[in-house]
Order: sequence, then C-alpha cells, then structure tokens
Amino acid sequence: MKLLKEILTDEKIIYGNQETAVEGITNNSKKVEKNYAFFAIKGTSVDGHNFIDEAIKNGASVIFIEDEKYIESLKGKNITVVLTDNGRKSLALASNRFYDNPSEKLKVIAITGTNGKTTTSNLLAQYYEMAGYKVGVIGTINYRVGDEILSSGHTTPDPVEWFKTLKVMKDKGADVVVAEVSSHAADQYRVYSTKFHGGIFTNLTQDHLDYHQTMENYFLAKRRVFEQIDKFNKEAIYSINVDDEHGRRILDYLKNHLKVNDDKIITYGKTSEDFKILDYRLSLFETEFSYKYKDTLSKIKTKLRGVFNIYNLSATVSFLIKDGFDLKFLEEKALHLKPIKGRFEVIEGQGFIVVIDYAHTPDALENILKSLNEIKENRIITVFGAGGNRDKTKRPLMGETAESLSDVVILTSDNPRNEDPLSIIEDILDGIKDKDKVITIVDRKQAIEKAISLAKEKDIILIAGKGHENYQIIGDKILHFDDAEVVKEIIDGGKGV
Ligand SMILES: CC(=O)N[C@H]1[C@@H](OP(=O)(O)OP(=O)(O)OC[C@H]2O[C@@H](n3ccc(=O)[nH]c3=O)[C@H](O)[C@@H]2O)O[C@H](CO)[C@@H](O)[C@@H]1O[C@H](C)C(=O)N[C@@H](C)C(=O)N[C@H](CCC(=O)O)C(=O)O
Ligand SMILES: Nc1ncnc2c1ncn2[C@@H]1O[C@H](COP(=O)(O)OP(=O)(O)OP(=O)(O)O)[C@@H](O)[C@H]1O
Ligand SMILES: N[C@H](CCC[C@H](N)C(=O)O)C(=O)O
Ligand SMILES: [Mg+2]
Repeated sequence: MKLLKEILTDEKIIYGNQETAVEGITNNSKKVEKNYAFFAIKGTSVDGHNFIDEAIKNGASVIFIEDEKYIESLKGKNITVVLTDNGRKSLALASNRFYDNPSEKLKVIAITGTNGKTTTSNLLAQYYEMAGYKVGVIGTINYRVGDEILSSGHTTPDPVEWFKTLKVMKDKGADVVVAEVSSHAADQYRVYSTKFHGGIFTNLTQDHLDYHQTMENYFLAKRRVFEQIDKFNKEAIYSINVDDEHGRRILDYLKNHLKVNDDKIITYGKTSEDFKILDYRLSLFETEFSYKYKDTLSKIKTKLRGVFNIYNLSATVSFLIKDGFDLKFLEEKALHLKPIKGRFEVIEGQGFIVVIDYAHTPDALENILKSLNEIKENRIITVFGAGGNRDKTKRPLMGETAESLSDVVILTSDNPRNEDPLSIIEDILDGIKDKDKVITIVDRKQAIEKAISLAKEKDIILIAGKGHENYQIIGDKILHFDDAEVVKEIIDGGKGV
C-alpha cells in the first residue's frame, strides 16, 4: 500500500487529498480493485475516460484524468481526482514509485531497433550469465529471470507490468535486466522514468507504419528511447550501429543534442572506427568474423548463423566492452553462445535443410535470404505470409524480396488475425512479377508440407515470419502452431542443429 502523495509527481489534485490510500494502480478499468488508482488515458482505439464509472464501481479511490471536461461530473463523488497533462507519463512515474524505483537497484539495458532486439538482448543475457550475474530478460519471447519464466505478452509491457516485473526481478536477486524497448513502448511512455544503465540501437527499416504512419515518426519514436535514457541517467552507456543511416542520426543526436560524452558511446559496423567489422565466413553451422577494436585485430567464432547475427553479436560485444568486460573473455565465450529459438534455426531433413526464421519485415527477409544465398548449394524455397491487422505496406515489399532471392515462393498465412488470409496473400502478390514462381496455399501446415515434398538434394527451405511462436492467430482464435514442430513431424526424425 502507498499513499497518493508517494506516487504523485507534479500532477494537480482537484478533489480529495494526498493522504488517500492506494492499494494498486492500473489504466484498465476491468482490473480495478478496492482502493486502486485508475488512470484514464486517451488511447489509440478508445478513450479511457469512458470507463471512469466502471473503475469507480470496481472500487477506485483515486482517478487520474487527462481531460478537464470530466472534472464537473466527478464532483461530490467522494473520490480523489487528479488532473495530469499526460496520463501516460503520470502512469509510468506513479508505477515506478509504487514499485519502489526498482531500476535504481538494477542494471537495466534497453535494446531498440526494428530487427535484432530479441537476439541481441538474449546474447547480452547469456554473456552476463556466463560472467556470474543473475539476469532478467523482458522481450518478445517472454519475461524471465534466470530460468524462471514470469509471464509473456507485449514485447515491452505496459508501465504497471514493466515496473512490477522489474521489482519482482530485483526481489528474486537479479543484477541485470536486458529489455527490448519497442517503438510503441517509447511512443506510449511505457518505460518512462526508468533509470537505464545503457542503450543499444540495432537498425531501423520499414515496419509498423500502420501505427507510426511515416518512417520519420517511427524514427522519432526510436529516438525517444535515447532521450528517455539520457533524461534519467547522464552516465548511461550506448552502443550504436553506424552502418545504418538512422544509427548515424542517433549518434549525432546523442553527441550534439544530448551532449553525451564520447567515452560513453561505442559504435559498431563495417564503417565504425570503434568496433569495426572486417571479413566474415558463413556456413549453415557456424560463423566466423574478424574485427578491429583499437589496436586489436582479432576474430570471433560462434554457432550463431547469418550476417545479421554478426551485427547482433557486434552490438553485444561492443556494449560489453563499454561495460568493462575483457575482450578475451568475450571472444572465448562467443563459442558457447546458444542460438536463439526461431532465429536462423536449422533442421536437417533427408538431404535438404530447413531454416526457421522470425523474419517478418522486408529487411529481415532480405537479410536472411542474402545469407542463405551466400551459403546455398542448390535452390531456395521460401514459405511465408504476413501478419494481419499490421502494416500492410510491407507486404508487397516482402513479396518482391522473396521473389528476387528465392527459386520457389510458397505464399501462406502468418497470423491473419481479423483479416481475410487470401487478401493478405494478394497484397504480397502485388510485389511479385513472375507469378509462375509462386504457389499459394493458405493453410500453413499444408504449405510447409508442399515445400518439403518439392525439396531436392541440397535445397534449403526457408520458413519465415513466425520463428519461436507456438501459436497461430486466426480471427480471434489462438491455435497451437509451431513451425519447427510441424517440420519435424513431417520429416520424422529430422534433427535440429
Ligand atoms: C497500438 C498499441 O500499442 N496499443 C496498445 C495500447 O493501447 P492504448 O494505450 O492506445 O489503449 P486503448 O486500447 O486505445 O485504450 C485506451 C485506454 O482505455 C483503457 N480501457 C479500455 C477498455 C476497457 O474496458 N477499460 C479500460 O480502462 C485501456 O486500458 C487504455 O488505457 O495499450 C494497451 C494496454 O496496455 C495495449 O493492449 C494495446 O496493445 C495492442 C492490443 C497491440 O496490439 N499492440 C502491439 C501493436 C504492440 O504494442 N506491439 C509492440 C511492438 C512489437 C514489436 O515489433 O516488437 C510491443 O511492444 O509489443
Ligand atoms: N541485426 C539484424 N539486422 C537485420 N535483420 C535482423 C537482425 N537481427 C535479426 N534479424 C532478422 O529479424 C528477425 C527477428 O529477429 P529478432 O527477434 O531478434 O528481432 P526483434 O527486433 O526482436 O523483432 P520484434 O520487433 O518482432 O520483437 C530474425 O529472425 C532475422 O530474420
Ligand atoms: N512484434 C511483431 C511481431 C510480428 C510477428 C508476425 N508473426 C506477425 O504476427 O505479424 C508485431 O506484433 O508486429
Ligand atoms: Mg523481439
């Protein structure tokens, strides 16, 4: 329990007083219990102010409002009413206080960018674990501390769950928390007021334009992650991919606008002067790359596969160098890093190879396919779809990429959600010129079966888009579906490598 005054920042109390007891906080009227503070937020689909009555009925003792027009109707209701000019910020600030400022006692690291967040955060987690730390991970796959899975949901949870999860992780003995911060989260202040130990920028390419509308807005949302890190910790450290034009803009912003000292920043990439990626050698089973750091010219060997993972590993290693790790330790332990579920996951078939990968953006699809083209000995058969109720403009771009970098394309369903699966496929087909290369099979399992039946000696089948997901969302139903499981069932005895 807290008193209202303990969770307030500079919001204005309209009715009631700051001694009001607060047993819990939420922005969801359905979750309100006795003596909760309810935050009414104007959302992207509905206005939370419409649920004030429900929150009161459920026992709210305090209502935070953003809209002054509700002041009058709340008069004389024996409820403490607080006015804020930004409900989302207030919710984050209050959640942080309610859960006793957990990030003050943890090393919380934010990873942001369109692709590579889950991978990079898991690589960081593995390194910290190998160095003896207890680590929490918050991201797309789940929220876990050590080996204990706490829950799962959005890539970045809402503020109440975010700060609560940090507190639970701290109470369970975590020293470090690595967290993916999505652009939605930055835009909606889900992690506002967290004291981050540092931040990593992986890349920015097209995705989520249904939400951000333009690439520039999308970029500004990502930039906000760095603004927020700097605002609450002037000592934070940063690792930035400067091969990416948006990475260079973030770097410029950190140095010239936020005035972050050079010694707090490390860059990585082929064009970097800090952690410079030189040559590399790819195979289906391991990767080796050389790099230059200061006067050291050296090599890293890992079981992770694909050029994009050289970037994710470089992001990780460069960040850890800034965090004081020994380079030799990082090199040696790279061999022990485990690949991440559903990211360039390889399953051996009878003579052919199946690769399962979470590529669900045009850039990710291009990257995985380019790496496969560097490795291939025969054809590439690509099976994929696109998520429903998500950015439609990426669909034809994914079609174009798949066509140009594969020999056969099998279009199928990803998570169609509330859209017609066939019309999603039509959108992808719009980007494909040579329709003869394409087979359309709406049912994902049948599409995978077809790919396997077509596979010849040394072919590679890429099954993209769902990676680790063990479900398929069709309409409002969530059905069990797991690409790797389906493949193993079909090729009976096919083993993962
Ligand atoms: C676009 C988006 O991010 N929406 C999320 C956001 O919605 P919102 O804040 O705009 O809220 P809203 O649904 O308009 O409702 C407004 C307010 O009314 C309240 N309400 C609503 C109904 C009710 O009965 N009672 C009530 O109090 C809501 O709690 C909310 O505070 O906050 C909601 C509550 O936390 C989320 O459930 C919702 O996720 C939607 C369903 C979603 O699909 N989000 C995805 C796109 C997302 O967040 N993805 C990112 C990126 C993924 C990645 O690329 O890695 C992620 O971090 O997962
Ligand atoms: N550094 C990278 N650059 C480009 N593509 C990448 C990179 N890392 C991963 N990918 C591609 O993106 C896919 C998803 O990777 P990952 O899950 O690490 O990204 P993410 O940023 O967490 O994605 P999400 O936004 O869905 O959480 C991979 O399966 C791969 O195809
Ligand atoms: N975090 C991403 C995941 C997309 C995964 C893909 N399988 C889909 O359902 O579109 C999103 O919500 O846009
Ligand atoms: Mg992720």
